[in-house]
Amino acid sequence: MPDAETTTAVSQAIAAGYRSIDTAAIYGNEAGVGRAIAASGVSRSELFVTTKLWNSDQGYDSALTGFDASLAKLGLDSVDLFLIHWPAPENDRYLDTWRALETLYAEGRVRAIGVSNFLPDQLQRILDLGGTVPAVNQVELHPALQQREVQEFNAAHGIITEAWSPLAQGAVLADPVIATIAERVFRTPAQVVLRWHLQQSRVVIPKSVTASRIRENLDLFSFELTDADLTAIDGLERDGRTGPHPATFNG
Ligand SMILES: NC(=O)C1=CN([C@@H]2O[C@H](COP(=O)(O)OP(=O)(O)OC[C@H]3O[C@@H](n4cnc5c(N)ncnc54)[C@H](OP(=O)(O)O)[C@@H]3O)[C@@H](O)[C@H]2O)C=CC1
Ligand SMILES: O=C(O)C(=O)[C@@H](O)[C@H](O)C(=O)CO
Repeated sequence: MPDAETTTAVSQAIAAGYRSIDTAAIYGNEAGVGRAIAASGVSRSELFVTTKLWNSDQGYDSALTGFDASLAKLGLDSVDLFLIHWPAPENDRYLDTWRALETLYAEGRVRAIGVSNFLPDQLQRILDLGGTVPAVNQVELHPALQQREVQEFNAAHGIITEAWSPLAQGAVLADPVIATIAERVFRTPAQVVLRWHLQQSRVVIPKSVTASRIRENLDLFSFELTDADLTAIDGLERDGRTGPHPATFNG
């Protein structure tokens, strides 16, 4: 989402009742998020702001510098969740980077630290450091790519699974299985997919710049899917990755 568009969309989202905002240094829109927060009139303590460290800033010292730059753009003095955006295995700097995030956590400049796009073996290397367990692993996850092995590993270690592209960028919304459930429960396909995530205990971060969709994507708490609905959507797995693969993406 471009910076200029971000201020409007985040302002609409906060007004609609959203309290969680996901951004990243690489998106170039932290300043737009900051402007929306400053203008919102909502107290900072009610908001949950996540940002992410880009791959080129990995390493102990550069992660600390990257964090300072993000904070300055956001106009905040702390964030609620700070993530390593990708493992970037070729650079192999995520263990030093994790130590920097632990420093920020110890200093109280971040309320929680986590990772994004980490595979189980990459996460295991962080766990083997014996320090802070990542609070969150944010990964691509939607009906066409369910990442069951990653979800199981996260759960086994008390790590929350957060789904990026939770709607597969819209690609799953015309699926007949989802459309049929949506018709039956009098909701939209996007609401059905988001509800599927929530009923399976995942955090979701749907993106929209469209005011009506921003509201729609939050209106998830007055209906429920049945176990049969959840199973039917589970059946849509087709290894349908849309983004890069964490084993090979180095940014
Ligand atoms: N950690 C990581 O590596 C990554 C993290 N992310 C994070 O995840 C967020 C969401 O992922 P994203 O890739 O944007 O994908 P989403 O699955 O959230 O899909 C966004 C797309 O779906 C459309 N859309 C949203 N709501 C609806 C609706 N109710 N009905 C129909 N269409 C809808 C949007 O259109 P429109 O905006 O025009 O309304 C947009 O085209 C990002 O904003 C980012 O914060 C994303 C990619 C990678
Ligand atoms: O959108 C994200 O969060 C991503 O990680 C990537 O799509 C990222 O923006 C990118 O690959 C830029 O080169």
